[in-house]
Amino acid sequence: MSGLAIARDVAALRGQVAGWRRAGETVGLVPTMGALHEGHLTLVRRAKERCDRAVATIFVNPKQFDRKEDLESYPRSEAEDVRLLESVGCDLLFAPLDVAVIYPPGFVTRVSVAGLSACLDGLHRPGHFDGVTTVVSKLLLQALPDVAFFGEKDFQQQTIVRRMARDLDIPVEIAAVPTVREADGLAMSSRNRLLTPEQRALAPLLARVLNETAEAIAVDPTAEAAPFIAQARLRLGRGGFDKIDYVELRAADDLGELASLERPGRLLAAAWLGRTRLIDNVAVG
Ligand SMILES: Nc1ncnc2c1ncn2[C@@H]1O[C@H](COP(=O)(O)OP(=O)(O)OP(=O)(O)O)[C@@H](O)[C@H]1O
Ligand SMILES: CC(C)(CO)[C@@H](O)C(=O)[O-]
Ligand code: BAL
Repeated sequence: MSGLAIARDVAALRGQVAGWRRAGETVGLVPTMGALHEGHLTLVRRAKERCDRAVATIFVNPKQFDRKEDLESYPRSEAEDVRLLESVGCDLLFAPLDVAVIYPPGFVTRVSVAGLSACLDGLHRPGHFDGVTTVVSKLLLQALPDVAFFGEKDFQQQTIVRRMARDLDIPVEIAAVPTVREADGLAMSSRNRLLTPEQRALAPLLARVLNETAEAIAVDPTAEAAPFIAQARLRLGRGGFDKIDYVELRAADDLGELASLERPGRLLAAAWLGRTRLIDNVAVG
């Protein structure tokens, strides 16, 4: 028998989580946009390890899509998602059936984290992170879990969400989970299923180039990184990537933030195979 309950509105989500917390149980939240894979399931498993209850959310958030085509082609597979969540012991799924559950008529508020949202992915997907922080602040306040889990595959996202929770005094710990990869190194992502077989065969080059570039930079952290990055862009282009949005080295300071270019920490990239945009990042040093 399945232990997975499904909440379709905010009152049902709040009621269930508040009941658990009143009974002294801790709650972990895993926000997603569905089309679940092993990366998401790892987040749910972490939530179950750290907390008494795991709650997943599935909401394809229109506010974070800068391109209509990307929103329309975003994979959706709720029945299969429910089966996968049951298989890892998730306790509750919050999956609104209508966008108006999250954004009722008249909704005008925007949550925006300055600076961090304007670089890297934010530069190439205008408004994207404002959409993410607006919906994540709502989800955190709706569920009020003890811990919320985010994947390092979206490194900039988890950094921004942590800053937001801190700045707004949202009493939720933001936990990062390392990137889960396919056997050939490709970071798992819902968008991978949009790749043609030819593109799928090329895709692992992104992780390979990032890893090799990070190793080369780490050999001498005082050396100029620009030539290594130029070489990485060249390899991706020659390897079949159609467009490279960025390959950038950023510092990961002790807050895990993308603070400056001065100190190596994280190498991040976004590149296109046809109409599909892939992102990835690796630690340096
Ligand atoms: N390979 C992965 N390893 C660890 N966490 C992941 C991985 N893929 C996604 N996540 C995390 O799962 C959560 C939900 O992500 P999301 O639903 O956007 O899936 P996704 O696979 O990142 O899809 P896409 O990038 O195509 O939108 C985010 O916190 C994200 O960082
Ligand atoms: C955190 C999130 C669920 C907000 O819509 C989304 O950006 C995602 O899936 O990474
Ligand atoms: N995984 C981050 C959500 C997005 O690409 O819109």
